Amino acid sequence: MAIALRHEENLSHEEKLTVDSLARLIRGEVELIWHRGYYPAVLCQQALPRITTECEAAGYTLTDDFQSLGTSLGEAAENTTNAERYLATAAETTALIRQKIFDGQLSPTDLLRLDVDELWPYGATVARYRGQTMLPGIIRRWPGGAHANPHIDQRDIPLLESYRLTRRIGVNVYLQVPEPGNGGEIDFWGIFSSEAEYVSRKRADYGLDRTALGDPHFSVLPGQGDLLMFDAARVHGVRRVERGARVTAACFLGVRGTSDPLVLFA
Ligand SMILES: O=C(O)CCC(=O)C(=O)O
Ligand SMILES: [Fe+2]
Repeated sequence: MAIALRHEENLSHEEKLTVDSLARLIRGEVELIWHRGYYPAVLCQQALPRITTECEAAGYTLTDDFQSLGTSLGEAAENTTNAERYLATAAETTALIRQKIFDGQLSPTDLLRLDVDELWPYGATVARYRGQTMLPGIIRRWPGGAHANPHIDQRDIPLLESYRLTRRIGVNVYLQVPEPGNGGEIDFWGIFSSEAEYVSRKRADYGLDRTALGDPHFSVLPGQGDLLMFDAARVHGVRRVERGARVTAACFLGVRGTSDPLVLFA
């Protein structure tokens, strides 16, 4: 069955992460922040071989569609075993990313966390669940042939319940992207105003059927080092990588009230 979501011709976007653009994204006044060259290309290049090695060794259980370094909150939301693994492995994933992958250089999600803590008037901190630190950042890799189904990232899940989030902002820093014309774009469709309706449309594995959504409303092929931030209630998916590979460092910003600290998690 076709899924009708309100179609906007162009998503409004800001080109730099600043006090103002962050506040506008948080308030829902702008759709995207697309900040080119946020993370230095030379640091992306240094990390890539180590990411490939670690991703090939890691087991990701939610899907074979792409690889992931660390158990994500999306995976944790599937069942209680995953949720326990998520909390139990967060610290070791962070140490792996910080020490082994970025080798003492500031990782993209650590840099982002410092920036948003300083830019948002009420600060930003890693999310906690019953006193346990959640994962502040994750690395994902799409080898040739990989994609991600269109989906939203839900706020209404047990691990986030105590925060009563009003918005969940997706954050990605692109460490590697395919050459133009070889896929790997992030495609956007409309916003789901009800998570319950989204859940009723979900596939058995994860996300939605691309064919039920029709053509994307908007699509972005980021460059190496680019930062992209968007409301994760907007349906988004990764177009199949035809050639080359795609690597991201990702996290989310959880928004509560307009004068509360942000929480970060992945
Ligand atoms: O890798 C991307 O471009 C988007 C990944 C994603 O689904 C997200 O950040 O929520
Ligand atoms: Fe997502």
